[in-house]
Amino acid sequence: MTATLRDLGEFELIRAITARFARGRDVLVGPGDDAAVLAAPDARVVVTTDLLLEGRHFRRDWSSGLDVGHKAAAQNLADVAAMGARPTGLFVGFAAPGDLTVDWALALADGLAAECARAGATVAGGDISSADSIMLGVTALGDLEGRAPVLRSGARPGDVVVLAGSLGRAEAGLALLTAGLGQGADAGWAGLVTAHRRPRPPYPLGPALAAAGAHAMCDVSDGLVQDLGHIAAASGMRIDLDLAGLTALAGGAPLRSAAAELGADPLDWVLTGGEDHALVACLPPSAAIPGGCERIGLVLPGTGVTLAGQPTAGRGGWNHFR
Ligand SMILES: Nc1ncnc2c1ncn2[C@@H]1O[C@H](COP(=O)(O)OP(=O)(O)OP(=O)(O)O)[C@@H](O)[C@H]1O
Ligand SMILES: Cc1ncc(C[n+]2csc(CCOP(=O)(O)O)c2C)c(N)n1
Ligand SMILES: [Mg+2]
Ligand SMILES: [Mg+2]
Ligand SMILES: [Mg+2]
Repeated sequence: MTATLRDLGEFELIRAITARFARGRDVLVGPGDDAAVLAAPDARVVVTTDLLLEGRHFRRDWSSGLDVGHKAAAQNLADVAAMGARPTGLFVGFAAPGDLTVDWALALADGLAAECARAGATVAGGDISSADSIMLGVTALGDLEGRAPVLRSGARPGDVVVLAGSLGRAEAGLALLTAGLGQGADAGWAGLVTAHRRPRPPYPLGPALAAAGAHAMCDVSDGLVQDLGHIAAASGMRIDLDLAGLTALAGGAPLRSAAAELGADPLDWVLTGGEDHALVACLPPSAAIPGGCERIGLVLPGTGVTLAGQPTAGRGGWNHFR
């Protein structure tokens, strides 16, 4: 076959790769969700893994070792929370060039430790190698504490889509850095740059949304429309986003002024920006919406993600090969 990864795209590649793996008898939830659930010993443990690469996910001239540690932990701990689990432990594979300063490597460890502490977890192991650029492979575990895992496939018609955490801010910060306007930015824009460097997922709201009866949930790593598209596809549903609510999210002063400066649309950042690691969940209409969450849409029969009933085609999200 002469097709390339770019031809296939990230998500078709995942589908093709995982189709080759047998579903082990101990695997209750396998590839396809934010984290896996294994039956042994007691179906309480969720496991997830993500890579963080220099040049692809962060740049050393834009982020400190401390920032990268926070981000590497947050990216994984958010997937644990998105299953409705409480994060417990992190395992960190770390490869770096030999001329990296010890200070940078130890700041990275401090960032990992600090972000784990935010989530109530710790680093429990890892591995080290050398490489031409910095690479992190982080695995996180979590405890479902007796709750059922909240999958991407459980959304039902009439469910209310709720958001916990921020959207579009990390993307705006990245755009500011890319335009050379990120370093030494004033208070509002500095917050956006910090969102790119150190996303702050609302970890406790993962278990809270599970306890509230969430039918489906994921974190937003690649963009709201794309990630809700995974829930819509896995559930066989359509998700309709509320234009007024999302426009209000895009209307915050820092997002608006950064977008005006860069000639960007802040609503685009909210709909397609990745890496804030907010949680989005589909709750039955009778459920009490936990504090800190806001309603942003509705689950309906059909397919795909719409905005006020209109198609979102063209508003994609991050895809590693596109
Ligand atoms: N190389 C792979 N082998 C096996 N399973 C994979 C592979 N890559 C991804 N998966 C699985 O595919 C599913 C989707 O992965 P994806 O990385 O898109 O989700 P995510 O980690 O929630 O998002 P992100 O990586 O953008 O933060 C997960 O269940 C993951 O375990
Ligand atoms: C230097 C630099 N350039 C671009 C980006 C943007 N970016 C990279 S990966 C990703 C999606 C989530 O990754 P994954 O799917 O691997 O979890 C996004 C939005 C960045 N963070 N740093
Ligand atoms: Mg995820
Ligand atoms: Mg992943
Ligand atoms: Mg991704």
